[in-house]
Amino acid sequence: MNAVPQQGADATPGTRLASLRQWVDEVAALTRPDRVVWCDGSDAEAAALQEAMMADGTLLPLNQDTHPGCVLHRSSPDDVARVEHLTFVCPSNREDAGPNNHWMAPADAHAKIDALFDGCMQGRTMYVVPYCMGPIDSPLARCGVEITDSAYVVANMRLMTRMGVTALARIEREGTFVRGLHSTGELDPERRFIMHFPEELTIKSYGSGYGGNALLGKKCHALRIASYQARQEGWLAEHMLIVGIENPQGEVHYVAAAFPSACGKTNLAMLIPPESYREKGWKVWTVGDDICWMHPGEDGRLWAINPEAGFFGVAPGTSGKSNPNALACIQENTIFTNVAVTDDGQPWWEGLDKRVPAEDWQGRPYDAANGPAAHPNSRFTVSARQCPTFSPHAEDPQGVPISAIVFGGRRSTLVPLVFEARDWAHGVLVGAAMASETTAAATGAVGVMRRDPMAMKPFCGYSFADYFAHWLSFDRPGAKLPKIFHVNWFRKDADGRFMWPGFGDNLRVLEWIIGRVDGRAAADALPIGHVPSAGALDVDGAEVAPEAMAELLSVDAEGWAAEADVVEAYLHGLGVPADSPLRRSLEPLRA
Ligand SMILES: Nc1nc2c(ncn2[C@@H]2O[C@H](COP(=O)(O)OP(=O)(O)OP(=O)(O)O)[C@@H](O)[C@H]2O)c(=O)[nH]1
Ligand SMILES: O=C([O-])CC(=O)C(=O)O
Ligand SMILES: [Mn+2]
Repeated sequence: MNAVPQQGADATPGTRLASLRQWVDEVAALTRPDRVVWCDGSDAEAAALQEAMMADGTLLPLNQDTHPGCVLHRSSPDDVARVEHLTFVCPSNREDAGPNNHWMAPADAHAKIDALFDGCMQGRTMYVVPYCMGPIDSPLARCGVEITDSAYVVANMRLMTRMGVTALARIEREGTFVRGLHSTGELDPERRFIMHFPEELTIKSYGSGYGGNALLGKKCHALRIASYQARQEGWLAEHMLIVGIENPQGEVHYVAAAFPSACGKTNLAMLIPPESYREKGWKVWTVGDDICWMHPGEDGRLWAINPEAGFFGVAPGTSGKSNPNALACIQENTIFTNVAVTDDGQPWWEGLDKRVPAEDWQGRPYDAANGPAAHPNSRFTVSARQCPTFSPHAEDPQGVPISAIVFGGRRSTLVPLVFEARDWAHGVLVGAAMASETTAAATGAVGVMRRDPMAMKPFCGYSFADYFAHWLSFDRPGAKLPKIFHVNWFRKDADGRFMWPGFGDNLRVLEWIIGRVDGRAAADALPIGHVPSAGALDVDGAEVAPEAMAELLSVDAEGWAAEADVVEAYLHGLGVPADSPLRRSLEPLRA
């Protein structure tokens, strides 16, 4: 390893912060690793770790001529996605977790999971990983320390966060940090839990090596714990991409958008404008593709940072046509997880190109009878700095000002391509009423409609009723809040085909959205909100027939009245009071 290498479990002077040292000692006493390694985040450390993982088969080589620095990891076949039924949020009071979370009393939860941690690192190395979520010099950033026995997790954390000595220095300065304890355990689905203790700023995760379960800086810290902190401190931690849209006049508007897992955040964050837009001078700048922390600034606007430093993106469907930027990012220094491999050792997945892979994601000779070659939730991990459209402002300590918030989901019927909320409270309702057909990002059936408020159903660290009230509280004197919109790229025709071309063409919708922000774009006021007037959306050159376009923007009043009843019942079930502005915002749909 690096300069201060492996130390005995009984001698861990890795920090001068007593509270951190003491916690590391306690964890070591519980888990009994052979060695404790304090990660410094250096290139030398990463190289040594990678070499060790190559030697023990945790990582497999890929074609270094076509993909320099890229590696492949094959997970255990039943450890390929987040496990929401095993994920718990454990504040002292059950009501604080809300009906949207699985809850366990904190003492019971600790007892249950500590029993699994007891001695679990014998024969293993325990890595101590200090990390910072957000630009290292940003007042909006927050730090954590993940203790893990997985070198694969360390390698991923290094790409996804600011990890190592600089983060440790900030933690020592601030004295506070989120504690995350992780062990892959036996990778036994029967012995697997992801537990959150928001009041203690603590996460414990056992039995999974998969991204959202094991890279604790991501969903566990940056969403579940951070959303809880954000409510206390007056900001928002959201499952949103952040993208800068530069118009031909050179003005950049930043848009934050929440779509559920595997519903297009990475794609929108890295959008490449259609040819005609590029010629006119439109540009798109990527700030973040999954998580957004927004704080009200002194000027009343919401300022956002991307707490992550990398992308943990869905591989299938990523191609030179759908997302050339993502494809460009992942040509080098990328960790691929559960993708297939071609006969010359290149990573491959469904939707990439017409080649036929040699081996599937489990390393078996490819046979179509075994299902997709790449796992549908196979992923790439890569530093954001490799993105050709990475925004020059992505690491600004104060963040970027948000002009519009966009909600969306996979809705094959009813929901039009785009509409604008009437006001902030209505916009919060639009987010609260979000629903989507499920994807492979979580275990369970795919294609089932489920309510997923603000794409936070699996990630909100407290009760949804309190969360919506927190959102509503931003509408106060002096606030210059973004306008709120809803989009649906996934409407299908009678033959089950997507009606909207999507991907790069989504810029046409963003242009209208920004036009609304600037007071330039035309809209018709309908009970669901403001819908683009005929001709207000520029579809010149898009592959969409005029009849399809009319259908995409049509509003089925009866269908929406029925939707209003479903949403009303859903909000009631979450404990949203009958006199809440949210429930009042539903009324126009019934008129
Ligand atoms: N039809 C259609 N499919 C899209 C569009 N944008 C993305 N997709 C597909 O949706 C899937 C997931 O897209 P991503 O951008 O990776 O989703 P994500 O929201 O970043 O997912 P997470 O990382 O799980 O949070 C891929 O198969 C994409 O090809 C679109 O505009 N239209
Ligand atoms: O959390 C994960 O593992 C991947 C992800 O971005 C999501 O599912 O939204
Ligand atoms: Mn996500």
